[in-house]
Order: sequence, then structure tokens, then C-alpha cells
Amino acid sequence: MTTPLIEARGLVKRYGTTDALRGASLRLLPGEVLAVTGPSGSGKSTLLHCMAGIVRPDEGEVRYGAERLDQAGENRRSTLRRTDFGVVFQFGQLVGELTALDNVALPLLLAGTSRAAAHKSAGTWLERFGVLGQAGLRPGEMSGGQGQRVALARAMVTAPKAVFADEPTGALDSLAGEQVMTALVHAARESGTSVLLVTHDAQIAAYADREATVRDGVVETEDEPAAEVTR
Ligand SMILES: Nc1ncnc2c1ncn2[C@@H]1O[C@H](COP(=O)(O)OP(=O)(O)OP(=O)(O)O)[C@@H](O)[C@H]1O
Repeated sequence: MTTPLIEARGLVKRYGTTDALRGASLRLLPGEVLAVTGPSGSGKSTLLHCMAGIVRPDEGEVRYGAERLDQAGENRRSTLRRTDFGVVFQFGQLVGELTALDNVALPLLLAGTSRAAAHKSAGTWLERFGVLGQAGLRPGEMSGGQGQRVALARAMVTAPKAVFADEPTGALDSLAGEQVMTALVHAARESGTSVLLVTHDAQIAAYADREATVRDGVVETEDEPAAEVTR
């Protein structure tokens, strides 16, 4: 069986009296695009947040290699989010005052890369996502789809092991959504990056290699990895 890149087991997360997760388990395999679908409020985003180390579950384990993310402190988890993981949300969360090029270069600059090298990589990633022509524009000067492609370029620029994308096409029309997904899947395949994609849209989920369905805080179904399907 393929060793998962990240494995969540028996996650429980409560917000006040709400049980967001009630024993959710999920494996993200190396290099795969995994779609997490399910009804609104079922716990998809909470599961993504736990697996990305953004929040800690109340119970259960999140394993990343030999590490337990559920036990890691905030410092370690935020370092991992800068070095090993990329994160994209519905509204790309780009820095409004910076150009697309500077937004994408930012994670590298924060990691100590020289300005020239950071800008060179940022340009390469903007080109891969088809938005090099927007390099000099600020987020407010771009379309929603362009902004999301810039946000994905920023998530990928550090060559992360995994990208966590929570409804990255949620605010886009279907054509722009398809363009964003095509670019993301292509870039992930080229660089061997795993993608955990939360979406409520079946057409967007169809871009993934596998799909898992969350209902009432548990993973109700999870497709078998292709190599493990018994025929
Ligand atoms: N930070 C929080 N504070 C309080 N309640 C929260 C918080 N995050 C999630 N919840 C609650 O936990 C439950 C699961 O939320 P979650 O966002 O994980 O579901 P979801 O499946 O991603 O929903 P949607 O598709 O609508 O985004 C919901 O009832 C939600 O209101």
C-alpha cells in the first residue's frame, strides 16, 4: 500500500456545541489530487484545516511522515505551512498593495531567497499559470480567475509537498473555474505535488484523481487509490 503523505485518523473537532468533525479519517497520497466533497457544514474545511496544520483537532492523529501535526506547536505548524505546504482559499488572499509578481515572490523572500532569484521563480510560476501578462498588476486590477491563478502560483512557488485548496474556484464562473483547475492539476502533476481540494462542485471534483465524501463530520466514502483497486 502506498505510504500516505499525510494521514488523518479519527479526527474530532468541536466548536462550542458544534461537532465539526466526529471521527474523520483520510489519507492524502504522494502526488495525487484528492477532492473532498460533501454538503455545506459537513466538516470539509475543518478537515482541510486539521490536515494542513492550521488548527489542531481535539482528538485523533494527523501524521506527516514521522511527525504528528496534531501534537505540533503553533511555531512548527506555521513553519511547515511556509516550507512544506501551500494554501489557497476561495478568495486568494493576495496582498492588495503588491503586484502579482511581488505576491508570488513573497514566500521566497520570507524564506531568505535573494530578490533577483525570487522574482525569477515568481515569473516562471506566473507563466505556468498563464498570468505572466498580469505580473505588474495588483489584485484589484485582475479578474477573479487571474487572481486565483496568481494565488496558486504563490502556493506552488516554494515547491511544497502538498497544496491545500479550499473552494479555490468557488467565486468564479464555470469557464474561469475550469481554467484554474486545469492549471492546478497540470502544475501539480509536473512537480509531483499532492493537492487536497475541498469543493462542493461535482464538475470541479472531476479534475481530481480520487474523491472522498464528508457527511456529518466523518469521511463517508473514500475512493481507493488506482493501484489498489481490486478488479
Ligand atoms: N471557527 C469556527 N467557529 C465555530 N464554528 C465553526 C468554525 N469552523 C467551522 N465551524 C462549524 O463546524 C461545522 C463544519 O464547518 P466546515 O466549515 O468544516 O464545513 P464545510 O463542509 O466546509 O462547509 P461549507 O461547504 O459550507 O464551507 C459547521 O457547523 C460550522 O458552522
